[in-house]
Amino acid sequence: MRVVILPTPADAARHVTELIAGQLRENPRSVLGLATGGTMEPVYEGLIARHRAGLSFAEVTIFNLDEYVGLGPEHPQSYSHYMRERLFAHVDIAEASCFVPSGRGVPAAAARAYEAEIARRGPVDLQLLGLGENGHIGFNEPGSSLGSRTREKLLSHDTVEANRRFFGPGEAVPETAVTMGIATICEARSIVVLATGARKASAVRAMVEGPVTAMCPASILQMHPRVRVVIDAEAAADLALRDHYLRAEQIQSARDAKA
Ligand SMILES: N[C@@H]1[C@@H](O)[C@H](O)[C@@H](COP(=O)(O)O)O[C@@H]1O
Repeated sequence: MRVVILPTPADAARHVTELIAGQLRENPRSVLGLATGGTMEPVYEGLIARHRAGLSFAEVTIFNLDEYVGLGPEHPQSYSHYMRERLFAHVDIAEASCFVPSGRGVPAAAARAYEAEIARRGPVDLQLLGLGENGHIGFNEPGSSLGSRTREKLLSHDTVEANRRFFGPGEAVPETAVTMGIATICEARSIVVLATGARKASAVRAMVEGPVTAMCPASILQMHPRVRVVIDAEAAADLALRDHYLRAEQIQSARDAKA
């Protein structure tokens, strides 16, 4: 794992934007895996700005991690809607190359279809991940099988409660989601995790330095050969080896600059 600690959330988001832009410059036909959540919003703003400056998405394929069961793409809280509003509608990507699991219909069928689509067009070159406060990736909540494929998952009580504020009074909050599985995610050639703010500090520590355990699904990333964890100072606060990562990064970025 390469752990990159930057001063502010804006610095961390900019770093991730650059990594994605670099991936697209290197291979304009890249397959990207993308994520939702508040943490990702500045990344997508950055990518739109890069697009306006000439970065093309015309040949890119995108697979998103997850979708709430029961919400169609027109629902303002669906992840399909999120991606359209925050990225797809603002860049030159072909609609037929943007994949988000379907929240409509039979979840098991949606999950199977999604796995088949990834198998057909993948593997994912660069997978972007956020981190849940409980260590989830996608909607693989604690207790998820580390060998799981795309499937319907029950959201944890805390996740459902945290989401309630986004829904109208009396409106049902989704209790399940179709999410890429942990094994599916780990088939990406490279993975970038972005986590910022003090709320994420303990999940960051469990992901980077804790045991590999289903209690912190993100900890499986310790087994992947190409993972970069990009965090701000607050999210890094609980790391035991924080100073070591800072030193390693200084050396590595000096080497990168020379290369
Ligand atoms: N399914 C998504 C995750 O993919 C995301 O990482 C997480 C963190 O969201 P935020 O960035 O808003 O903290 O939110 C949801 O649970």
